[in-house]
Order: sequence, then structure tokens, then C-alpha cells
Amino acid sequence: MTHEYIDLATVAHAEGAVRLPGSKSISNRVLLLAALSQGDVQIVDLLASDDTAVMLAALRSLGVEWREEQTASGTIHHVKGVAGVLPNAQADLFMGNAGTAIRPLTAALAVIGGDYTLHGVPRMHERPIGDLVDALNAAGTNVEYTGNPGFPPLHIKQGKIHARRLSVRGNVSSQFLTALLMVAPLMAREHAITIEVEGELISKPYIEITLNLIRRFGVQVEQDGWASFTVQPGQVYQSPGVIHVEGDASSASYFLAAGAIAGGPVRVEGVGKDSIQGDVRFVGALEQMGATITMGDNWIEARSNGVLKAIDADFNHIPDAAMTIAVAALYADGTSTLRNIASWRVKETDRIAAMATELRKVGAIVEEGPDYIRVTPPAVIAPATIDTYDDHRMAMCFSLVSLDGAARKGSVMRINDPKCVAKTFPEYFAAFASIAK
Ligand SMILES: O=C(O)C1=C[C@@H](OP(=O)(O)O)[C@@H](O)[C@H](O)C1
Ligand SMILES: C=C(OP(=O)(O)O)C(=O)O
Repeated sequence: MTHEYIDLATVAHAEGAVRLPGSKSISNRVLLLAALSQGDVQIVDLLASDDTAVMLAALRSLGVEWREEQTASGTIHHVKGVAGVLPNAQADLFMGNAGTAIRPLTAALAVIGGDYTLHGVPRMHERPIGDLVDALNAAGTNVEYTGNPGFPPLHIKQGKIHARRLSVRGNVSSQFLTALLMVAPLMAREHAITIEVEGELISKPYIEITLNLIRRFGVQVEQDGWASFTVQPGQVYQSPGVIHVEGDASSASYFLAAGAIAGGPVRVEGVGKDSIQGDVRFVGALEQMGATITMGDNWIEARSNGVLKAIDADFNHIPDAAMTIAVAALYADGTSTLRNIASWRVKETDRIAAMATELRKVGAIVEEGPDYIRVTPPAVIAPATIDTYDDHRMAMCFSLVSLDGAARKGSVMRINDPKCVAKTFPEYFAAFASIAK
């Protein structure tokens, strides 16, 4: 347990512009697709953070060559694709707490085969992976649990895919389906592979990111709604040459919420109306709450129109950015309810429990259920010391409680362990300070 903290002075106004770091979801997908593809790939504006660092280190351990180049216009990562054949048949891989690294890599290594172990931080060993392992092993791979069944660490041995149809549950994490889709071309060497989704599929926009990027690497996926996906045989990932990583739309949510809460305008640069990230739909929720949003091709801006309106909505499509709404709800004119967010419980921490505990510290009345949270704001937000549970989003969301501080001049909000933001946004607090006036 670290004793580091950051004290945020309350401020009345938020205004300015922030250049976003690269999207975590796009960065880790592109890294793996580049590694698996034929040819060299240049990745522009890759996210530099803990989650991408574990993916880059894993690729290096697997024998994938990459190098980083600093240019006048930014960072370029050059990755030499291995066309589906990994140079190292044995490796021990540390995955931190990166779902976007461990889930797709597990699928890739299980299908390629070898002798691989994957492990992470203690919380990673509590995050489910059983639905993915079940789907893979039922089709012929050889993945074993070395700790608790259903969770990392994993030991992957040589197996052989014999099935033409795989079936995966979609109601715990969409990353399991993402992982299978990414390796489908490796399984579809001689015959088509169909992946069926059993039951409900959550977090659907992340599947759209996956399909979009798979297409950019030259593979076509036939889609039957959200029920099944087929890859025809003989398709190989091809380098797109240069690929650009958009700014992170989930990271954008904190700044846009700041603009919506405390005057604005606050502009984020690097993501805009043509984004492939579902989390840009976060702005729809802010608009429902009464904020004014304007968007360009590569920027989004938010400003407030007085007190925010309470919201009652389903947030299944934007589980990460929804956390920002839970904190923005402190500034609303009544009780807000965020529904259909059960996946919060199996992420960096149990986010429903953590959110409820910390919102109560600042005076909110909070009701939590298995898949919802209901927030009634206090008359005045109370100064508090916020715990962050090694969850980057808890730290980033709760920076917002320092805003709109006209009524609480001179009070300070303390955020414990602020460095946990390094999972996706190492420079977060400096960026936040630049708009908190
Ligand atoms: O595929 C992705 O890039 C992600 C999918 C989502 O997870 P779930 O599908 O588990 O909700 C999201 O919360 C996570 O931060 C990133
Ligand atoms: C859930 C998250 O991460 P992961 O990719 O590890 O699932 C997140 O970033 O909010």
C-alpha cells in the first residue's frame, strides 16, 4: 500500500484544451495485429502507459522485433510482423492488469501453441478468463490454470484446433469475443471458422473496434448480427503500412465532464466525430445532462449551461466512461441511476462498490445493486480523502470533485495513490491541472 497522494485545490472553473494520449483499446489491438501480420507496420501515436508496456514487453519476449522512433511529429513504433509464426516457443509473460493484453494474447498463444505462462498483478488473478479458456479448450487448445480455475495465471501448452465452430459467453467481458475474433484467421487456415456468442453480449462497441481494426489488417469477418462471426479460410493479416492511433475516448471523458460541470469550454484533441471508439458516445450522456457538445473531425468540446440534469440510463455500451457520469452525477439537480453495469464488478476493482464508498465520502447518498448504482448528490460536496483501489479510472473520475468549488473555496480534495493512472494515462494530473482554473 502506497502512502502517496495528490491534493487538488477546489476551483470554480474549467477551461482549456488537452491533447489526448492514444487509445488503449486501439493500441493493444494494433500491436498484436501488427505482430501477427505479414510485413512491417508503423504505428503512430501509440499509447505509452502500463497497459501497452506489458504488451510491448510480451511481444519482445515472444521474439517479435519492434523499435521506437522519436520524430518531429511524434513517436512511431516499427513492428516486424511474424506472419503468425512466433520465433520463441517458450516464454513467461507478465501482463500487469491489462485485460486488453492478457485476453487476446492468451487466445493467440493457445492457437499458435508452445509453452507459455501468463500472469499479472494480484487483481489480474481475480479477473475472470474462464469463458475464453473454455471456448478455446473446447475447440482443441491446451490451456491450464496454475492458480484458481477460471482465472490467471495460465499455462499454455501445445494443442490443436479441431473445431470449425467455437462458442463463447459474452456477458462477463466482450474481450473474450475480441480475443477469438483476432485469432480467427490463424484458426481458419484450411476451413472457415465460426464464432458464436452464447447469450447476451456486453460492451458491444468494443467488438466494433476489433472488427474495424481486423479489416484494416486485410481480413474480412462475416457478421450475423451479434450472434455469430465467420472468417473464411486462407486470409492472412497484411500490414496496412502506417496506422494511426486515435486519442483515447475514455480518457476524454474526464475533461469533457469538467467542461460540462464547471463552465468550459474544455476541448479534447485527438478524437472526434469519426472515431471508431464507442466511448465517444459518452457525449450523448453529457448532452442529456444538459451540456453543450460540439465536435470536429479530430476534437470534441464541452461547456455547461448551468446545473446538470439528473440522468437515468443504460450504460452497458460505455462501461468505462460511465464511471465519469457517476461522479458528474454529484453536480446534478436530482438522483441519477446508471443501469446495466454489472461488468464494473470484475474490472480493476469492484467498481460499483468502490464508487459507492467514495461517493459517500463526499456526502452523496448512494444505492448500489448487482448491476446498477444510484447517486443522490449532497447540497455541498464535502472535502474528503479518496481511495483509488489501484484503479486508474477511480483516480481520474474523482479529480472532478475538485471542480465547481465556488461554494467550498479553500477546501482540498485528496486523491490517494494518484500514480495508478499510469495504467492508461501517466500524465493525467498534469493535464487536469491545465484546465482546472
Ligand atoms: O476491448 C476493450 O478494449 C475493452 C473492453 C471493455 O471491457 P469489457 O468488455 O470487459 O466490458 C472495457 O471496459 C475495457 O477497458 C477495454
Ligand atoms: C476495464 C479496463 O481495463 P482492461 O482493459 O484491463 O479491462 C479499463 O481500462 O477501464
